[in-house]
Amino acid sequence: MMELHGALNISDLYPALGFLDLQGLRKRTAECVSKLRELWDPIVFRRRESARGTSDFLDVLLDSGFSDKQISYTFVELLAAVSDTTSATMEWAMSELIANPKTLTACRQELDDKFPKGHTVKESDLAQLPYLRACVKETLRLHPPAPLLLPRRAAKDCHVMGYTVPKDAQVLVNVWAVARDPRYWEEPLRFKPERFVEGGSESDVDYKGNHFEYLPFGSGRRICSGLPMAMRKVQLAVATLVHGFEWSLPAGMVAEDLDMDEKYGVTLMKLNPLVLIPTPRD
Ligand code: HEM
Repeated sequence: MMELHGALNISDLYPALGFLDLQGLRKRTAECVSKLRELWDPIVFRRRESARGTSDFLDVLLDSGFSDKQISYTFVELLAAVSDTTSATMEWAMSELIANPKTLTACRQELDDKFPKGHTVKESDLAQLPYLRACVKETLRLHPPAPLLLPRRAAKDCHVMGYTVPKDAQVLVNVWAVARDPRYWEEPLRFKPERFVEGGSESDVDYKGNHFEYLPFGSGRRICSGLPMAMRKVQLAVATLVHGFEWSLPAGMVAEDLDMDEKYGVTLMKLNPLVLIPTPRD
């Protein structure tokens, strides 16, 4: 479904042809959505029928009066928003750590200094891991999973930096390019988590939409509503992978062979998936 969302769509260039669905994108997306709905519609239906206390997100939606259809489409949205963004960030983070062995060592050292081997890293441990958090931040700078955010539409004619943006024009914000702009970043193409730790050149820059040179989650009213959960999930996963395992590349490969090529699409995925061999550390 994400590939269909990101496909080059002729109707974006010639909106008048949109109703023809020339590439069959709308039809194929509808097929994906109906397959997804087959998965969770019965669960929603059963939950509505059963007695329940408010305990999870579905209960909250049901108790708040949402219809089955509204709930189902909310889940489609959420699945699209959650899955590729978080998995792409984890894959890019591990790729950067493997490509930068000294950074991986420093990240692991921080974990080893705080926790014994065999310790299962918990969410509450993350506060003690500033370097690991900086590694995830730096990953999101170089590889923002939504490089053009979500499209905006100009509500009225406006003038920005000498350009006229006509009313109703679709506007894309290239946060990928901004986060690599040498006017705002020292050594912009280097994976350098140190920039984000205390005393680093960009230690005061955060991802909450206030620093326009760094907007991996967007900004303003439509900023990613899953931001706190996304950061916790990704940090926890990377911490667990780094603390629990030694990682090696498949036979014959060295860190320098690892490519950082990107694949065109709505989510910024690696062109060639990362393949690593884990060895448990204890
Ligand atoms: C590293 C992981 C993630 C990244 C980088 C990310 C990034 C983004 C970005 C850039 C947007 C568009 C914001 C804009 O255009 O200003 C967005 C929207 C959204 N995200 Fe995330 N996201 C991530 C994970 C998640 C998760 C885990 C959830 C849900 C739990 C989520 C839920 C949403 C929703 C619902 C929207 C639409 C918000 C709206 O239009 O009002 N995201 N996300």
